[in-house]
Amino acid sequence: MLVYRVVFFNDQSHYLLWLLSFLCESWFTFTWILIMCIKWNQISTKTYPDQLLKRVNETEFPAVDIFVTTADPILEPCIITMNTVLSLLAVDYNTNKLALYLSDDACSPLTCYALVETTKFAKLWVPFCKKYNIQVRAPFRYFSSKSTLLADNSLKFQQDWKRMKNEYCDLCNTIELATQRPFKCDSNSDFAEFCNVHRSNHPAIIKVISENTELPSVIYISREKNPKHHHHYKAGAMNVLARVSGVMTNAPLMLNVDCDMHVNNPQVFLHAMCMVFGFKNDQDSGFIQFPQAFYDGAKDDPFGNQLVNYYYIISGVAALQCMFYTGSNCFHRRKVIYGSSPNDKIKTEAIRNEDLHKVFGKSFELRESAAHILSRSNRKTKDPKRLSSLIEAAVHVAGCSYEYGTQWGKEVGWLYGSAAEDMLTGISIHNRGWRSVMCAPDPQAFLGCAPPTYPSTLIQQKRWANGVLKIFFSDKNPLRLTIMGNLWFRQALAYLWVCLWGVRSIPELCYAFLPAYCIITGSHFLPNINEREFLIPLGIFIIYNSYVFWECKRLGLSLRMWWNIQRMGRVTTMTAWLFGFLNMMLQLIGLSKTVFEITQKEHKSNDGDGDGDMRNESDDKNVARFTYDKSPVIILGVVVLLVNMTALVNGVLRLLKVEYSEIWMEVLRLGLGEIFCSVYVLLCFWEFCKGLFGKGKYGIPTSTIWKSGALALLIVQLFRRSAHPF
Ligand SMILES: O=c1ccn([C@@H]2O[C@H](COP(=O)(O)OP(=O)(O)O[C@H]3O[C@H](CO)[C@@H](O)[C@H](O)[C@H]3O)[C@@H](O)[C@H]2O)c(=O)[nH]1
Ligand SMILES: [Mn+2]
Repeated sequence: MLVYRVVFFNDQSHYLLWLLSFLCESWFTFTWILIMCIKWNQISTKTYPDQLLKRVNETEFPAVDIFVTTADPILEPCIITMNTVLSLLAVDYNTNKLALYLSDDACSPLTCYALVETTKFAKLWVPFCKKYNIQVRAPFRYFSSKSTLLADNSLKFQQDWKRMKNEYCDLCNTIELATQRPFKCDSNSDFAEFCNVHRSNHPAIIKVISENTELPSVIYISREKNPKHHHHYKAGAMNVLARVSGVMTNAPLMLNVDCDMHVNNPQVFLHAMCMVFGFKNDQDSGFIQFPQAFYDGAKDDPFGNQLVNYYYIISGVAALQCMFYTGSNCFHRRKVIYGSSPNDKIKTEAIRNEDLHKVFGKSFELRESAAHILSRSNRKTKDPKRLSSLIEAAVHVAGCSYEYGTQWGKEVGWLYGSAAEDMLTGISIHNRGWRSVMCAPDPQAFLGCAPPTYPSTLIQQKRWANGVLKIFFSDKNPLRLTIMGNLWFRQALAYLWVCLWGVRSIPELCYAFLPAYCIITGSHFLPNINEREFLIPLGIFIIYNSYVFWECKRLGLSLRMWWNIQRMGRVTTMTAWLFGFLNMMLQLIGLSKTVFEITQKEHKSNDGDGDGDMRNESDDKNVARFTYDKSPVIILGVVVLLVNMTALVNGVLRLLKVEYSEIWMEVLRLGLGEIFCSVYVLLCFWEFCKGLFGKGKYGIPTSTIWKSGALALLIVQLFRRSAHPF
């Protein structure tokens, strides 16, 4: 296609049109090359926990600190977070080696209270799961499928099951009730710390909810917040978790999950250990990432947010040994997060105190524990202290000014500056020479909540496009890192592909306008059907689509899903990614700041009669329907749609004017390729088309329609003018 553009450049009357097509297609080619580089070799690693247990004594397994983050009790319903906590407490692993830290950025007494109640329930739930070897240990998932009761028909099991179910319902009710009541402030209660605090202005609150029991320790953390100090969203929360756990339990491994990502495979820790013990060198498994997968997503992925189609990309990235860190479901080595490099000499002597001071900050306890992690020399650990005696030290490191003059967020911990803190942190780890692995056991290790509505998908995609582009413009630019640092060239290309998501919106947008422009002005940007060159775009279209379809087929996806993924690929790029891109431009000139808008999570309450899997068809349809809010993100999408509609109407009117025998000639004059492209765009944006006429939340808000209409009119006029300038 590019050669065709160059060869026929001189024959064109519309140089600019030709040039624009050429530029767009060059960008698509570039993206395609990047994708090919990623997908060229693919790898999937299989782990065998049984084999591991034969070879390695369980006493050698390292301790793991588990981090769960939550930030908004409304967007992230408490019960979802609590289910995540329960599923984590119940994993198959020595409980003495586990500690669970819940970070609550909303500083909500409700979350803290729910955690206390959940821990009580866990004392029943965890033994139940282990006794009957329950597979899904998040109660809301477990009780929502009917088959579970039949799993074991012994009387004892049936009794236990009923009891457990009742207890769980009680827990749900308790939490639900507490949600409805405003928090009563009582200076004598267990939650006195929460009296009169504001979520963005309060001291650190750290509570040890449970320790030294048959359960893993459970710790609640709400870091100090102060409007004068930037809190760096999730990255900031993760760093506090890293420090507080460093002071308290200091496990060499840490697992981090989002509040909605419950454990779906209770053996996940053992699978992770296969990766820890399966390599001779720690360097090869700097971190261990489990894929992000979702439960209960709408059928056939109508919003294109279930990420199933990234499978081949992920397998390719895994083969490049730089499996991306995707923010959740990841086991990190503490020493890696602490900024070390694989070939740092193992320091036998004590690391110099001043050095640690500059890196990790003032806390004596933290420096001591960090030295322990980084040196691995002083084997003998002091007797573990009671966690509750360490609260003072923990509160110190959870303070909002603690990080000043340290390396936190710069070289140590989760890095600041991008809304995609995961990618940023990941690339810096790879740049230090660590490699990472993907582990995808069957059944899936973790399952989360895909954005349940279209607007929440937009928010998420906008953040991603913006966050990764930020990396491109930072000192962690992949090309820079491959020249100056340790990133391999192909790893850099893989990161480059992600970083440039947002940029793609511009050529895609141009390309979506091109057919409309051509139809309206009677020009052409594609060869006509009676020219031999027509085979080039036709061939590309057919080969590309069949290839993607074949990929989907291999993953067992339906035809419908293939189409949805294709369609939403275009729509997301031209709407959410465009805004991510534009926002980045504003950030570059200093008019906007990095923000992390939280994705909404939905709890489908089906705790009633366990018939959650019996959703009827009309419900399914409504779940898949597009809803709209006033956000301006979709304006340009609507404009693309309207302009192409105008063009098509224009074309049809012209066809109606000519004689029947001349119709084919007229079609050729309009250009079959252009008509086809325009129809294709229309099909991609078909949901928007429905939205124009939809009612209530299913309709695009009138103000958005007006704005888009005006813009579309302007564009059509511009098109006309440019064709007949005088
Ligand atoms: O100020 C904040 C904002 C978010 N979070 C937590 O961060 C997690 C992820 O947020 P979510 O809104 O679910 O974002 P997603 O788009 O679903 O998340 C993906 O993308 C993010 C980067 O953009 C990563 O951080 C996530 O791990 C990854 O799952 C949640 O547990 C939040 O509670 C905080 O703790 N503090
Ligand atoms: Mn999420």
